[in-house]
Amino acid sequence: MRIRFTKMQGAGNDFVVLDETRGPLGLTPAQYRFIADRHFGVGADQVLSVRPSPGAGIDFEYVIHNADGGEVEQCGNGARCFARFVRDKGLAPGDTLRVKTLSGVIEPRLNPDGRVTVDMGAPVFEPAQVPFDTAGLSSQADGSWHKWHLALDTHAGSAIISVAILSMGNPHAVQEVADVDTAPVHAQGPAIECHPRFPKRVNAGFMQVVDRSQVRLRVWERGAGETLACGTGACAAVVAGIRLGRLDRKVDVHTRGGLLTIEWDGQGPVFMTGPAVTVFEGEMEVP
Ligand SMILES: N[C@@H](CCC[C@H](N)C(=O)O)C(=O)O
Repeated sequence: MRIRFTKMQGAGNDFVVLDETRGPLGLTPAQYRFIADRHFGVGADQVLSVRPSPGAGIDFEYVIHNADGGEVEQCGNGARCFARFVRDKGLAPGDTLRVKTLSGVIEPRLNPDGRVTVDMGAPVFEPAQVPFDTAGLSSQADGSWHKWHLALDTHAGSAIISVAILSMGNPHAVQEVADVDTAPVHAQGPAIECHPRFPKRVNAGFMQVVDRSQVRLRVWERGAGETLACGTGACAAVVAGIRLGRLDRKVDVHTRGGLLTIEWDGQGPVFMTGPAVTVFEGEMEVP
């Protein structure tokens, strides 16, 4: 099958975007994996599909596949690229959108400076909804919240880590580290991602608090490995930092691929602002 695609990136988290507004391409998980492959395909952390409105009051449906071919609920950096894509292709008339994802409706808005702000919805803390199995697990109170103690077996040995667990539509485990440059992202990331306490696996964040309005962040993403930035990971880290009493309500998140600004008032939706850039367009043969 021959398909047209657009390559995009948001803070270095990169995407292949497919226009399926005139009909589904009907790709299989193996074909998503092929497209995302950096040697045989185009290369991407996620493949994003733009589908027509599924109902009244919704502009589009946004479907997300990780590089491993699995469909997932949410992708923050992708949401900004999605908004830029539908605007640049003339598919959307205005600057604000309502977009259906697997985990609910999000609302991206194009700003005059070219960045995109997304209302990502409210975080979810109920462990069963993350989903996260807490049976018999110990936790430690911290700020107005608590962290869970997780036992990990990694190729570098075993460890007990303390993590804040929440969902931004997709599951996140966030731990605080002294220095993201030396954090054990590749040693612990795969073990956290596939920890048996997370039946749908999890995204693993490593956050260094610089001060009350700035953090540095690396994320080992479920189904993609370490990416240069993770939008939902940035939202999850800031929400965790606010609930643990370390951060103010507006925080600059410095990732390896760029800057994301996250705002949360402590109870409502989380707002994420950052870049969304088209890199190139092309056509490829997908076996
Ligand atoms: N890069 C994304 C998150 C993509 C999905 C994630 N890997 C998952 O499996 O939940 C972002 O910017 O949020």
